[in-house]
Amino acid sequence: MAEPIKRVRTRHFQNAKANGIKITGLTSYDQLSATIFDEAGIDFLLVGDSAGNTVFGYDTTLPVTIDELIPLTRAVAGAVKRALVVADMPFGSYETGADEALHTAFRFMKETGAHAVKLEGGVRSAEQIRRIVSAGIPVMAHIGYTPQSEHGLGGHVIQGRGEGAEALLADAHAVEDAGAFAVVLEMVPSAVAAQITSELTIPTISVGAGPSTDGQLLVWTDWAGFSGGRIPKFVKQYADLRGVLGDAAKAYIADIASGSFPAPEHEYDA
Ligand SMILES: Nc1nc(=O)c2c([nH]1)NC[C@@H]1CN(c3ccc(C(=O)N[C@@H](CCC(=O)O)C(=O)O)cc3)CN21
Ligand SMILES: CC(C)C(=O)C(=O)O
Ligand SMILES: [Mg+2]
Repeated sequence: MAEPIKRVRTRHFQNAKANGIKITGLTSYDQLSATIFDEAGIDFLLVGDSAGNTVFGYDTTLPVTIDELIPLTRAVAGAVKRALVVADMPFGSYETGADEALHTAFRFMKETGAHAVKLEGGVRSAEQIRRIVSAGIPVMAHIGYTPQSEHGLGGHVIQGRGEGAEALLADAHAVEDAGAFAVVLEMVPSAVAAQITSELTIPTISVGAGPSTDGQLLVWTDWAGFSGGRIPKFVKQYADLRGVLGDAAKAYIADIASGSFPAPEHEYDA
């Protein structure tokens, strides 16, 4: 997206697609990382319910609550000057209907300063998206592999393969028709993502959906080599924060043991 934009708005997402300029996104859960990514020129920051994995140490995103995400989202929204901040609506906060979904969206908009909300599901979430959009709140949709339905989907399964492509296309059109300003495609074959991208007028954002979408998004702790354990195949690691911080901790421990920290320059005179 063009650098001179003062503050990224949903119309810039639309312009980027029209002009073939890629949209860039990362997750963020705190003000320090948000400031760094914003100053680097990232277009949007998602305060994902992936905080369940990355911040809180849960095995899945299912236990994450609105009350856990609100302070994280407030920290990110308060830190950025340019990036558009998207609040991820957690499992159990929108599925029962459009009223519940709008109520949750209001909480995020009023209590955090986020600029948009995100929720999972295509056809099944279309009424929720429509209602939130009708209240003036931009919605980022999320289809394909939807982590909040991990157990219903039977694990981390690629969506839209073979016969599944038709249902995925129906989901994509449903969220566009409902008024979403963009749609995340997670773990979808690249060719299907390319077809969806060409059929839709709203931008598509890939998380493991290949290079042909209008934008890309990754979980920042995976991307920076900060997450432990198994990293999804679709992630490219751009740094080795675990290595850097582990080495720093070992050096600190050794310096304290040897007496070389604190040194005179770290001390106060009487
Ligand atoms: N740290 C983190 N990164 C993510 O990308 C992420 C989250 N958390 N939490 C919410 C969802 C869950 N997602 C995930 C989680 C695991 C796989 C994974 O392990 N994929 C394997 C193949 C499937 C399997 O064998 O389980 C892979 O190698 O890509 C993929 C996406 C994506 N999101
Ligand atoms: C993986 C992205 C799309 C997400 O929903 C999250 O970080 O919670
Ligand atoms: Mg999420």
